[in-house]
Amino acid sequence: MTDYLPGFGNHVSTEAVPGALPIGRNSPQRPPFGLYAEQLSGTAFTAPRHENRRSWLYRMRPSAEHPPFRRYDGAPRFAPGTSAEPLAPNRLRWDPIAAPAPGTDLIDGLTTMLANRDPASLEGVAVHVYAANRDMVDRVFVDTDGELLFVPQAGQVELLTELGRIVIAPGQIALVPRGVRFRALLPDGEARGYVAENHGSLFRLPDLGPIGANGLANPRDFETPVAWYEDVDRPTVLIQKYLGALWQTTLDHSPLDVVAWHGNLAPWRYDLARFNTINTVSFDHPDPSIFTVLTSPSDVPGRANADFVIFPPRWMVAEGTFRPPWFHRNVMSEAMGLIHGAYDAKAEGFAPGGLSLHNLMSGHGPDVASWEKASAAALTPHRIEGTMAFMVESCWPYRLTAHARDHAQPDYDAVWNGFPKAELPR
Ligand SMILES: O=C(O)Cc1cc(O)ccc1O
Ligand SMILES: [Fe+2]
Repeated sequence: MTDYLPGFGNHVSTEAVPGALPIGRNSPQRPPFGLYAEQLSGTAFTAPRHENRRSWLYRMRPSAEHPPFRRYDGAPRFAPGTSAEPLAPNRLRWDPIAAPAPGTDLIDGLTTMLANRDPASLEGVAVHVYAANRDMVDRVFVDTDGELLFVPQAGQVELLTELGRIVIAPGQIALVPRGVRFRALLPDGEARGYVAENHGSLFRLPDLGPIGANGLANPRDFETPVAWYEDVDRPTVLIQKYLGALWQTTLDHSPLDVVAWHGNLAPWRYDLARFNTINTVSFDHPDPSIFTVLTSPSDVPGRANADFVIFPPRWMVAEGTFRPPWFHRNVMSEAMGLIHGAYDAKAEGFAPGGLSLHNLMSGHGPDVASWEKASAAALTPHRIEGTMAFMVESCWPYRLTAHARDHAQPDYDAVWNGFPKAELPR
């Protein structure tokens, strides 16, 4: 059983052992039970109060106590860096990755597909996919390059984190903040999905503007786990992603030993079915920003370092309108995944677990089959059912890893072949 506290970015106080959480100060001379107080900062100390995120952890041993790190050479397709070759301005799409070898845990089962910026610049986002079939046992992972947004596509994932336990199934998402250590269990024996790794400013809920005080992802639907710890004195391998490379060290204990914590930097989960989808009730197809679940702003107002956007089940009622996504060229770069069902702009070839990339200014939109169908459709109210696609849209053009470069579908461009030419009056 796991317990959760509702709300996004709330100041939480939680203890797994009564009396473990100091009252009235963060760093008492001697914390209860000989616990060690540690501050985990997600923003600069001096960030404005409304953006400031940090938590105080009360743990059985200080994180500072660890042997030196050396390179980790497992996870062959995780964080290999992107190809230095010039990137052709092609639209790209990928099928789901192949089944993992037996004994592959979630970390070794990660394949980095797309990334932009250098994590050391504290900007950009990477898109990974995973396919795994083994629990992490005596192995713990920490990403110091960014927060991790998990988007399961098949199979549940249980994240045992320093700040509590989270279980997610396809249709739910979870976030693990930068620097929070965790191990992943696979309650169904195997799992597949996506991970967006955000190197930039922390994901937050978007401003709602004229929508008002409610709508889209509502804060109370985010769930933060209560404190939980494991008291394990066995060698535990700690794998760390740091400045784009993987490192490892071996501790003589599990670092998931935080008995109590308080603060507003914490993991959470969210059920995408709770998303309050807003769209036109008159005409035209609104920009997909109307579907933003989370945004990581860049330094330029309105231009996201990364937006996490979903395409959920919804009613389509627009009158006199071509209802699917329009043809467009975008200064933002669009990476898309599919959790289940079919996406309304692509008749075939975009499979659940697959990925597509429509980078900076590349012309895209409905494929010929989707365009033909939607151009002829009766415009009665129609419900798009049984589907959940998502987009990680970034102002920084994505670059490909060697794996992504070598495994793209061979002829994606052909989905836009054969549009009839417009006939002008003579
Ligand atoms: O390209 C895509 O499929 C994503 C997308 C969806 C939409 O409804 C409008 C614009 C857009 O980029
Ligand atoms: Fe698009």
